[in-house]
Amino acid sequence: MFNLLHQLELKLNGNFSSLLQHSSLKLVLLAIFLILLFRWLFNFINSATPTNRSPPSPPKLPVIGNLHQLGLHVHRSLQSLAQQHGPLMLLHFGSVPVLVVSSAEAAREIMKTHDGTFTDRPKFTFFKKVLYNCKDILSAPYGEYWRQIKSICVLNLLSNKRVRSFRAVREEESKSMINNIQQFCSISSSPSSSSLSVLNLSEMFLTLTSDIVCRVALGRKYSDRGQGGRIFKELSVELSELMSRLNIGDYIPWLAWFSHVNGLDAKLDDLAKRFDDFLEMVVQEHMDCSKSTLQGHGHVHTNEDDQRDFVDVLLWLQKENADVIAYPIDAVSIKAIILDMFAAGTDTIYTAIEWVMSELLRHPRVMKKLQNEVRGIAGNKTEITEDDLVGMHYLKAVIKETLRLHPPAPLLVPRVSTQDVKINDYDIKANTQVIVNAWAIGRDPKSYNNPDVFEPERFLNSAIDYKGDNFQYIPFGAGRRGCPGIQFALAVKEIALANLVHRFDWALPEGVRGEDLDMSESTGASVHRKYPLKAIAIPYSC
Ligand code: HEM
Repeated sequence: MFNLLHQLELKLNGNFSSLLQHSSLKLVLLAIFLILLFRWLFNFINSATPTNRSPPSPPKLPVIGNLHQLGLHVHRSLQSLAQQHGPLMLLHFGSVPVLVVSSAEAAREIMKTHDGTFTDRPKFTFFKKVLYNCKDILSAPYGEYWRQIKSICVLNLLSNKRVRSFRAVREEESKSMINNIQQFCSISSSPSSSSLSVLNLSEMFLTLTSDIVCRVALGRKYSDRGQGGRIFKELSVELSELMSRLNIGDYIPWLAWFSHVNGLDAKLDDLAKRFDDFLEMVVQEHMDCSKSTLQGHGHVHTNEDDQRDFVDVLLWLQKENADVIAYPIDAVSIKAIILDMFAAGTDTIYTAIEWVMSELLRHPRVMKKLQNEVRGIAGNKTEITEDDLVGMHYLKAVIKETLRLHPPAPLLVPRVSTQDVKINDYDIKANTQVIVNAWAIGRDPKSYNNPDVFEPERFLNSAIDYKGDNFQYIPFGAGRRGCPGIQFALAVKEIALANLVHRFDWALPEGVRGEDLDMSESTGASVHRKYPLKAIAIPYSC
C-alpha cells in the first residue's frame, strides 16, 4: 500500500512535465500552488505557538509533509526516523497527521490502554472502491455493523472448532503439493534430464494457500478448472498488487485527480467489477445448490454441519438471523466478508511460508534440527498429519521466529483515533492516523538479544504468544481490531512446513551457499520476497 509514496515522486515528475507544456494549465497550477503556500504559512505561524504538546516530529515540507522521507521500504524508513525522534513520533503524509508507534510500550498504550480510541480505520480509496465501500471486516468503520460482522467471523467462520473442521482440506492440499514436488523430482532425475531441476517454491506456496482458502471459503478450488480458475488467479494477483498501491488523493486530497490521470482509479473500478462478478457467480452457485438440496437432491446443511464453507455459513446466517440482528446480512456484506478472507488471508499465509523456507535454506543448522524433530516424530510414516504436529515444539518456534523477523504486514493495518487523547503526556488529536511498526518492534534490542539474528531457540520455553498480550511480538496486531485468522494461518503453515522438511532435503540452485541467498524484500503493504524463492528438492526416504 505504501509503495506509491515512492512511486508518487517518480510518476508525478514524468506526467507533470508533459502536462506543463499547456500554458493555461501552468497558470492554474501556479494559482493552486500559491493558495497552498499561503495556507501552509498560515498554519505554520499558528503552530509556532503551540497550545498543546505533540509527539516529536521531523521537519516537514509544504504540501507533501514527510512523504519525501519515506523510502521504498517504509517500515525501514520509519524505523530509522524513530531512532532519531522516538517511539511515538508524529509525521504528516501530505495533510494527514500520522502517529508512528515503534516500541512495545507505546504499542501497549495504543492497542490496550487506549484500544477503544484507536479502533477506526482510514477511509482509503482502495477500501471504498474494492471492499464494497468498507462493508468488510478489515476496513469497516468502528461501530455496530463492524462489531456484528467481526463476531460472525470470530464465532462462525474462524473459531477453533471451524478451523479444526477443515483439517482434511489442509492435509489433502499439503499432500498434493508434496506429490507435485515428488513428481517434479522424478522427471528431473530421469536419465533424459541433464541436471537437477529447480523448483519455484514461491509459486507452489501461492497455489497451496489460495487453493486452501478457496476450498474453505468458496467450497471448491478455482485454480485448476477452466475459465473460473483463470479468472480467479488473475484477480488474486491484481488484488494483492493494487492493495499495495497508495492513492495519493488519500493523503493530498487536491491531487486526487492524479489517480484519474494515471489510470489507478480505472484499475480499481475494473478490479472491483470483476471481483464482484466472480463473487456473485459463487454466491449464486451456492444458492442454486441449496435450492436443489431443499428439493431433495442433495445434502441438507445444519448449523452444526462441519462441512459447510464460508459462503454456506453466511447464507445460513442471513436466513436465520434476519430478524434478530441490528444489520441483517445482505448480499453485499456476504461478498465483502468473503473478499476479506482473500485480501487478508491468502497473501499473508503464502508470504509467511516463503520467508520460513528462506530462513531455513539460509540456516542449515536450524533446517537439520527441525528435520530431526519432524522425522523423529513421524517415524516411518510418509505423510505428517495434524496429530503429529502437537509435539513439534521446534517447528512452532521456527515459525514464530520467522514471523518476528518477517511479519507479512510489517506496519499492520493503519488505524485512526476517534477522539482527542493523551498518550505518554503527548496530545493526540482525533482523526490522527496510526501506524504501528510491528517490524521495528520485533527487532528492538530492548526486547530481544541479537535481534537481527534468526534464532528459533529464543521461543522454546517462552511464554510469548500470538494473542496480542505481548506487545514486543505483534505480527497479527492486537486488541479489538486484531487478526481473527491466527489459528487458520498457523494450521496451514505448520502442516505445510512439516511435510516439506520431512519428505525432502533442500539445497539452493547452482551451489549458492545459504548465507548468500538474496533476502531482498518487495515493496508494498504486505512484504514478500522481491525475487521468487527457488530451490532443489532431494527426496528423503524414511
Ligand atoms: C500469517 C498470516 C496472517 C497475518 C500475519 C495477518 C496479519 C493481520 C494484521 C496485522 C491485521 C491487522 C491487525 C490490527 O489492526 O491490529 C489483520 C487483520 C485481519 N485479518 Fe489477518 N493475518 C493473517 C492471516 C489471516 C487469515 C488467514 C484471515 C482470514 C481467513 C485473516 C483475516 C483478517 C481480518 C478479517 C482482519 C481485520 C480485523 C479487523 O479489522 O477487525 N487474516 N491480520
